Amino acid sequence: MATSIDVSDLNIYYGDFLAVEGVTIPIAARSVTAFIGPSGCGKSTFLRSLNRMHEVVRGARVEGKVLVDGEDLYGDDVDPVDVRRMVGMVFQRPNPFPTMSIYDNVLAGQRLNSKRMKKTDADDAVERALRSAGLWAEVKDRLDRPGSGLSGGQQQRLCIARAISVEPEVLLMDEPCSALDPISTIVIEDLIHELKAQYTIVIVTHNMQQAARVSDTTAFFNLAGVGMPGRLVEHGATEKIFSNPDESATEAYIQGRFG
Ligand SMILES: Nc1ncnc2c1ncn2[C@@H]1O[C@H](COP(=O)(O)OP(=O)(O)OP(=O)(O)O)[C@@H](O)[C@H]1O
Repeated sequence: MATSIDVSDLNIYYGDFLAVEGVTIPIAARSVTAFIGPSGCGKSTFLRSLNRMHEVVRGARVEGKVLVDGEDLYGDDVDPVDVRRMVGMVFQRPNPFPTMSIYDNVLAGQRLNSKRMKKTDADDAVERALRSAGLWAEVKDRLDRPGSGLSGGQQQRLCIARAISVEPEVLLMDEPCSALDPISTIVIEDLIHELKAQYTIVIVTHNMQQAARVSDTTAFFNLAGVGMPGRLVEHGATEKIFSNPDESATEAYIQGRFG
């Protein structure tokens, strides 16, 4: 099933501090949406609110709605653990469990969800996730070796395999290539392109070329001033945002005039 996200009037607070204000945005199923904008404008905070990950910060809260296929992620009876299974996340620095084997890393999410599996099912799940993450051929002969023995780019693909092994519907990626070399970056970008056939993907990136290369839709966030909350300035088809944005601030940012 294709999963779309509808955010309306979202405010995100850290304690009393309003970090992100009034975001309304639809995120289309099976597409890649890029969040761009200067440092501190709330891209990561907003991304994390899409799977309630920001709640790990004490005092963090939201007002407004995040509907995933029509269901409010912040509804009273919604368990954040279920949300994070459905909406997976990949972080800036590859973070496989270092002493855990490649095999066990892929299954870590399933085990957290306390899902018991037969060995053959587990083997299949590991192979499927590693194939989807474009890593199978490189690691199939060393599945019992620690995840930390892989290159940075391979570790990031291992983290993608771990995220997709629980069969989420949405994948959030917070600057997934910023710690990688250019070749590994291209590999991950190609992978994002393939994964969007199956997943709804949202990526935060500081790299304008990357946003232009990988995304269908781009959302530009900005701060009205120091100490002010971040806001969504505009969003639309990536081609339009990069060639003919409606707002002058978007154009100035894309042309590298600030941020
Ligand atoms: N854990 C936190 N506690 C309090 N304030 C926070 C926390 N994390 C972020 N903030 C604040 O929220 C605002 C938005 O930060 P956020 O990291 O989401 O921005 P960003 O656009 O992702 O920045 P960058 O591009 O530098 O990663 C900033 O003012 C930041 O200082």
